[in-house]
Amino acid sequence: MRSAKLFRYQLPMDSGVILRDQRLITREGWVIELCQDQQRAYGEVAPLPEFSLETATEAGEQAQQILSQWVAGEALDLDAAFPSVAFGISCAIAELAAELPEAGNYLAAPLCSGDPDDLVVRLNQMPGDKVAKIKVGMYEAVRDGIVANMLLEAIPDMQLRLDANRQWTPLKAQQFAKYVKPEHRSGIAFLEEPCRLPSDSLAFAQQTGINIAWDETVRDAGFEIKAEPGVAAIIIKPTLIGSLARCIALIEQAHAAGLTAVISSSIESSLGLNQLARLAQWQTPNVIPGLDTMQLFQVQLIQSWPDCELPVIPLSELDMVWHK
Ligand SMILES: O=C(O)CCC(=O)C1=CC=C[C@@H](O)[C@@H]1C(=O)O
Ligand SMILES: [Mg+2]
Repeated sequence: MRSAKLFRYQLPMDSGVILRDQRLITREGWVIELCQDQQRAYGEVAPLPEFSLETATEAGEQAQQILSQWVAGEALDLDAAFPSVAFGISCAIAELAAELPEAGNYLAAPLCSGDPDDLVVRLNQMPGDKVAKIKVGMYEAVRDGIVANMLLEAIPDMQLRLDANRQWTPLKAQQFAKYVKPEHRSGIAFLEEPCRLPSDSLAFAQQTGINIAWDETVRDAGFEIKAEPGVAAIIIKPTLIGSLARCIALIEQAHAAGLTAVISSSIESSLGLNQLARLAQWQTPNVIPGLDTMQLFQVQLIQSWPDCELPVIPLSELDMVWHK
């Protein structure tokens, strides 16, 4: 016996969360509940505005169709579904089948988009490998270079991840690199997407010796994973990629090409973020995932994130919009 429910959520965000050109005031999405033989499992469907091609409404409608098929015991074609829907439904199905192991990797690379002094304090308190992530490309490229160089000098055993989100022209990327001393460049684990064009990012990596990672490029039509000089990693944001099976296939291809695969958030609620931490521990066990995004919310959903003090909204407070 199978049944399914769909709940809608709207969560208030911390002030000042900017996605590309838009302020994200509330995070909208869906919680799916699957029930089979007295077992219950959950998944989150949450297209990210400015990143996902589908809207929350479209994702909710498609989720209902696919959940109806699941209840009827029909075969599902998750490869044809919106990525956010495929990811949420495949997670819930994996939960039901106890395929997604419980243990999660909750070690976050602290994310800094403001004061680098804060980051030095957090890193000095961090056990084990010191990994941090800074958003660059928002202010002057020269300032970014000075900050990165300062951090690499202050904490020599640190592995720094940087994310430019394709903000730099090749010239600006060079201005950044100029301020990072050559002897510190290997402390940069990777710089995500320095330039608008992937070919410019690749040339930058090869000219400067600063490794890059693909994030946006992974979602470009025709993208293929291959070993290339200067490319260290690919960033996998499952809500933007698709089903668990599709994410795992990408991770396996990355590993076969000698690349690091980093599971990263698309600003899911604490419910989806916990599943991402478990996927990370399962499929990329020695890599710190990019999941330091709970701080962007004002509340948590259903399940809390370790050490997060924000209030938790229970399932009983959400509106159930559909069931079968
Ligand atoms: O990758 C991480 O460490 C955290 C997630 C993260 O940085 C992002 C998630 C979703 C959208 C973006 O604003 C942003 C990114 O720039 O990659
Ligand atoms: Mg990015």
